[in-house]
Amino acid sequence: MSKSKETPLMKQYNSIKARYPDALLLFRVGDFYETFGEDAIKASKILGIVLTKRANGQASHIELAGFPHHSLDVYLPKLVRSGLRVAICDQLEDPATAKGIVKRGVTELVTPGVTFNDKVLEGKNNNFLLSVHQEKENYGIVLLDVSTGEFFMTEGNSHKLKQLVDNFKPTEIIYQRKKNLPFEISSYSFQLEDWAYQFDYAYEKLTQHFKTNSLKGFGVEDLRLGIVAAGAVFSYLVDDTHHKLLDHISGIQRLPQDTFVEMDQFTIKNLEIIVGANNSSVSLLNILDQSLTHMGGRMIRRWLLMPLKDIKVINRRLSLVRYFLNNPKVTTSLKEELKGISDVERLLGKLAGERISPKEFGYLRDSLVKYLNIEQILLSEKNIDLKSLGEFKDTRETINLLINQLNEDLPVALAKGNVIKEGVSEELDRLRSLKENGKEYLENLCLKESEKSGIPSLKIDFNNVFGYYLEVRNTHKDKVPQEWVRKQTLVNAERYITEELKEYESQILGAEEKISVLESELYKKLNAEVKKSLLEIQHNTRIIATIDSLISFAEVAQENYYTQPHLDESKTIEITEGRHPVIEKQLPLGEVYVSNSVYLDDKNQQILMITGPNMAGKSALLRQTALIVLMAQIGSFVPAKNAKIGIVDKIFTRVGASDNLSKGESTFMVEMNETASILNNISERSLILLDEIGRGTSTYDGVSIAWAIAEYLHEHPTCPKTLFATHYHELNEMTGSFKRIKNFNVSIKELKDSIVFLRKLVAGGSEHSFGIHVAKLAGMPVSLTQRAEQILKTLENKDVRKDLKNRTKMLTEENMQLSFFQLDDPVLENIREEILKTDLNTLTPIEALMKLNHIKKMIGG
Ligand SMILES: Nc1ncnc2c1ncn2[C@@H]1O[C@H](COP(=O)(O)OP(=O)(O)OP(=O)(O)O)[C@@H](O)[C@H]1O
Repeated sequence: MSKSKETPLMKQYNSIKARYPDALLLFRVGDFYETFGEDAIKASKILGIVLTKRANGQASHIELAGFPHHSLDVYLPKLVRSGLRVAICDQLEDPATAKGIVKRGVTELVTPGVTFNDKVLEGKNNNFLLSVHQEKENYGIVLLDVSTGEFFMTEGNSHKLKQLVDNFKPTEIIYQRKKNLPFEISSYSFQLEDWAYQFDYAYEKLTQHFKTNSLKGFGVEDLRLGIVAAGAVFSYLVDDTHHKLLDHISGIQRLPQDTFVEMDQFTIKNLEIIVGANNSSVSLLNILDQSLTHMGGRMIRRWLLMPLKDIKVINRRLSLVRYFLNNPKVTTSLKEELKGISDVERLLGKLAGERISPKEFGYLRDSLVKYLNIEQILLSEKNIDLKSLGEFKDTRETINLLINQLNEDLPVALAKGNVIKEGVSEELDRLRSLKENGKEYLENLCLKESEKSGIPSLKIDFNNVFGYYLEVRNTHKDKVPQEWVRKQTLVNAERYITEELKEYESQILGAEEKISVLESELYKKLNAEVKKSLLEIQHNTRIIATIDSLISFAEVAQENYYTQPHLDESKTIEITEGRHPVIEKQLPLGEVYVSNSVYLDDKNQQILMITGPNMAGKSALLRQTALIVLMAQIGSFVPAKNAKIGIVDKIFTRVGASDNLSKGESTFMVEMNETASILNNISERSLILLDEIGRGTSTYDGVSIAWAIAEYLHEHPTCPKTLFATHYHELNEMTGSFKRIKNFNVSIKELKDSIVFLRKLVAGGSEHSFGIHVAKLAGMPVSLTQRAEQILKTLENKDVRKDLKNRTKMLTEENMQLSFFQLDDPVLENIREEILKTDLNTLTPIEALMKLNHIKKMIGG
């Protein structure tokens, strides 16, 4: 298609689209946003809107799909959520006055990581954009939530980068073109040109933005790579996505390498901190978050991902939780206020970008009034603990401005009018009264004309075509005075205008237009005024979010009988009667969670070797220990009678490969890889949970590896505290030679034909696994479990390790003698083959059960 055949509109479209090849372009035409070509095909699929074709010049056609401009809020989130960048191209001049084709340009580029849209954002979750800058093995990393203005910077190796990506789950990652990330990511990503990654450029961009001479005040001056990554973010926001008004990004917080407890993705998943098993919502976050504001919700989530190591800071939080628990009256009145607070952080983002709607401005005003009330409540309490919250900054002037200038009830759109209060501007008041009185005048004029002309049913009305008019029903047509000008004839009536009518009309309409112009000017001015207090409001908002989070902890503690943990610098963890905070809430009615005590230190009891039958509660015990430590280190009370926690700096958990098989991700290799990464990173304050490590391979391999790992941890100079759950009773032998390994088991009571789970952790090893018993519970056929018992007896008969060959031989002979099978010859032959080809040296108990099940199927069972 030659360019000359393009219509002028399509020519304009193509030139704009050429600048945004990676984005879906929403092209404003009149009252519609249109998409063309490939974009239209995509949009129609995602949005379920009709795809049509329109002429594109003389010879060709192009696909077209569009929606009314006022539905942008409905459709935009759907496009962004489906992982698209969306460029919004608006009309930059009034079509009514434009000469030739209307000027158009992209006013905003919305991407998964750069959006202010409430429908794309999740209230209690940050929406992070992550920017990376790599030099050799080092990475500068920044995380920015552009909707709230939170901005974090750090540096580290690829391990650190992976950890941040895993923990904060950014919705978008940006990095330099021609470079690769060191691992696969599932987030949306975008690559920027090389020039955006220069230190001097970045430094200047940042100091310009923060209006400072240096970055020293933020404590990030030495993070050269981090600064480059941050510069790239600003370049992306300002130049690529057209977000120039970013005053709400008011500072950078350094994410120090070693301030927070290190937890990898597997640990966060395995401990079900944010998301429950099988993606259910019952997670630790779910239990702990009873916050009343979105800011509080986001804070608790962040705290959970970044537990503290500084006892002073933890104790400050704990004292406040205790205060809120002990002062229910104060807490109740604070909660009353918190309930009415909107998402101020995000409202400030909109205020900075001058995109806050009148209704939202009203929410900001009402929230700030609540801030004042909260400040008053706290001031009237002379408690020393409350001091640690910090002092509120004075924003009274701004609040008064909002109260005095904005009407009580506010519309969603400024164009609807009635936003600015009476008394703010004399001119506005004058125009409003003209508009109101003018209307009254017209009503009177209608009455006067009716009397004068003797037309009783004379009506005055308005339409967009010819403005105000008088309407006369046909029966009175003959009474119409000569000077009236007829404008329209309807079936039953005629419409007229008069000179006087037109004169007042122009005054009224003029007033309306002037009102709207003046009101937007005043609104803009108000926006600019309030923006001056942005930093103060942000400061106060952090206090509010902290109060909300800690009250939430107090409420949860009260509801679930949690106690205040004691933290110290020792290397001992002593939990008395601890419980699992999530499982205890999910037990069937009538069942009570059995509490357990755990003691670990680096001198005498470093590794607990925990055995016990399947389903006894080993995993629950391991996880509850880590969760109690984690809760304590975020400043929450804990589900235990008493907890003394020597600060932990890393929590590692690994679960034997077969536990993950259903997710299709786990091989023995993965299990070993992950365990290796633990062993290479341990510290003297690490807490390690190993749940059936080694079971992804044959019994002998498994026992040997598990044994070697336990031995390695025991001999390691850091003596990391470890809970080791295993089915291999052989490991109970270790305690003889390794003095800091202690045997425990989760007890059961054996009845004649069954067992009862007591769920109590007791000292000593356990005898056997009861796997067959669990198979019975699971409803395996009786003949199968009977046979499994027989096999087990044979295998256990003597020391298997010494003459295994004989045992298996015995087993196969035994099997062939089974008279009760009464098989046809070919079936018998197949079974014989099946058994003979089985290598019992590598068969795990579960595989043995599966094999039996298979054999049972062969005989039609
Ligand atoms: N202390 C407890 N009090 C009450 N119920 C418990 C307790 N511990 C565990 N349970 C219940 O028992 C179930 C099984 O526990 P868990 O998964 O910890 O067993 P396990 O010993 O690790 O089993 P397996 O070896 O098969 O993985 C849990 O889902 C929970 O419902």
